[in-house]
Amino acid sequence: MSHPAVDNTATACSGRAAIPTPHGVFQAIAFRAPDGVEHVALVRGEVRDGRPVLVRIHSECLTGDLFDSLRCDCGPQLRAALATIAQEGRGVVVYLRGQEGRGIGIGRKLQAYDAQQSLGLDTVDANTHLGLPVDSRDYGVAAEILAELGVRGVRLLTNNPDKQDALLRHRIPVVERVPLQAQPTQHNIGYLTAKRDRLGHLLDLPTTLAR
Ligand SMILES: Nc1nc2c(ncn2[C@@H]2O[C@H](COP(=O)(O)OP(=O)(O)OP(=O)(O)O)[C@@H](O)[C@H]2O)c(=O)[nH]1
Ligand SMILES: [Zn+2]
Repeated sequence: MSHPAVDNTATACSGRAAIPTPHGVFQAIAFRAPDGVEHVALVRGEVRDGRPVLVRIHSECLTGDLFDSLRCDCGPQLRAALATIAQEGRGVVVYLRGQEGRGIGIGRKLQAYDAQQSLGLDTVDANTHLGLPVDSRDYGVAAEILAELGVRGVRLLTNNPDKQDALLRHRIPVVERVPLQAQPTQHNIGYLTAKRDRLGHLLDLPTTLAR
């Protein structure tokens, strides 16, 4: 039996299905990138009509997204993005796999966590201590996925201005940044503070935490 030729030079759809979630039904669309990594877009409503679309570009965080680790804000951000898109009735979450630990992978991220705990380093210095880049993420594949979905303007759910700039560099018009702030807790306040002070994230944080 002959199989259709696979184009390994472009990011292309590799499967799709409707997925019921606590936030209603999303179309889950997998995209295989030229490097073989498969990413997933969760799509709600009509996003090809040219009107700006609410978009979350979410970097994989196994510990936060799946295990509900309290060290970071990834899990609550992902779930808040799905809830906001569901409320609006229209939007896209692009879930980028292979971006674990801002690009260093799960094993090294755990090494970085251990360095943070044992040496008192923040999230930036822990990566540097291990001889690793602070943030090696590239958003080209997210831009390709949005283009494939027919998204022509984006209202980006993020606190990270670099992410906004990166999409613009990849010719995806970001017409608005929509803040996506999780509840600060005793577990994540150190991480959130480092994101604000060292990485330039636009976060409004309390000086003391409510008990
Ligand atoms: N290396 C490292 N990566 C981390 C750490 N905590 C979370 N991450 C990773 O950081 C990535 C998410 O990036 P963040 O900086 O939290 O947020 P962002 O995506 O840049 O910005 P937002 O759009 O506002 O969420 C995920 O891939 C996480 O696995 C850490 O302490 N060290
Ligand atoms: Zn996380």
